[in-house]
Amino acid sequence: KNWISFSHMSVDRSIFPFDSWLACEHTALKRSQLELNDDSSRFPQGIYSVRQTISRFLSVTRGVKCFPEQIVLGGGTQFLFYILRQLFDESTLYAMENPGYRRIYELLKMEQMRLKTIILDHKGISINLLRKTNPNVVYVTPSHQFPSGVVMPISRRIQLLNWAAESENRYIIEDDYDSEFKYQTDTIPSLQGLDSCGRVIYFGTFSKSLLPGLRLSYMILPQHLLKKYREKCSFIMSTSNALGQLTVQQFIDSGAYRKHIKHMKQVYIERQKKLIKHLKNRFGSLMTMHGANAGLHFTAAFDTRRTIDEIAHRAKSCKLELYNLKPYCLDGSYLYSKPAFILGFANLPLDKIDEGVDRLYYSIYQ
Ligand SMILES: Cc1ncc(COP(=O)(O)O)c(/C=N/[C@@H](CCC(=O)O)COc2ccccc2)c1O
Repeated sequence: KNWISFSHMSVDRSIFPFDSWLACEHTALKRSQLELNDDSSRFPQGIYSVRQTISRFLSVTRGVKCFPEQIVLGGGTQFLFYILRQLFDESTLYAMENPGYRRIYELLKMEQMRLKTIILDHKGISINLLRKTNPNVVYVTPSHQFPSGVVMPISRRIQLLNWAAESENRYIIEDDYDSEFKYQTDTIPSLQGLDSCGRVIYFGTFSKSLLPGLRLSYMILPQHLLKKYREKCSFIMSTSNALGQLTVQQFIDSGAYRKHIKHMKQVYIERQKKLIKHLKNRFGSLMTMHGANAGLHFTAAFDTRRTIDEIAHRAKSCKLELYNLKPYCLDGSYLYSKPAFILGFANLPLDKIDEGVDRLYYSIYQ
């Protein structure tokens, strides 16, 4: 039998519009000889017209307010974060959500940066613990907290912005990952759009909405950090290739991007609904779910005497690709009272949901 995947780390390529992507790439190749013939040394932040398109679409979709000059394109969130880190001195204290995005945590640890983690409450990062920790830079994922799935309500966003505005050397990194897919709730405006003191550094990526292999991400610097970036880092050449940038620009400007997101939302909402229905039928009160209001995954904890490792082993033996929350508990201590898993449905076709839930039941209870 074939593998069935609950992975949160993939999109369903079968619904990616390769034909219109190819047409956009063809147009980009034909139209942009100049940019393609340059090693990007003249535009380390990425091609200007591409940044214009991105700043326009972010203002419509996320209420982000920025000039193209403030955008830096790069080959992945981690790389952009690495550049940003150069703008702060060694004494900077960083704080991250726990559970949280391990790839940024590891980057800060590797560079021996001062780093604290802060646990969540039902509205996202805990404001009380944030005040106690008193960091200079706090990294948050408000749209759909990674990996717990909590959607940060407007009230907590305002509290966060007020905290940042209270003192000079405080910044919020808003990683707006997974912001394209909202279900029950309406789109909540970005922290960046609500920020009036230039304290929010906005991160975004095309990994989820287009293709992870594209490696095209962006960060938006407040004016004074842009100035520092230009003094210190603009010798570093762009790590995102011109053809990828120009194709994305064409894909957005032609309207294909908006159409694709709409189509993905329809497909994913239908899958999520069917998956949740089958899970509830099968597991009932043995299962507690969180974070299903948005994104391409949610989490589920199960009442069972089996350990996470036993469940992981059994899942593998019945060819079920299943990730648990242990690797995202950043300080090593498991934060949950029961075995908890990430249930992604981006790569889970409707006709595999039934069998997928059966294999999950086998892994945990049979
Ligand atoms: C919080 C957060 N922020 C940003 C990113 C994206 O980084 P970028 O691709 O470098 O721009 C991820 C990717 N998270 C990774 C999963 C988490 C993990 O690493 O274990 C990859 O996630 C997906 C990629 C494509 C399709 C669906 C999911 C992030 O989890």
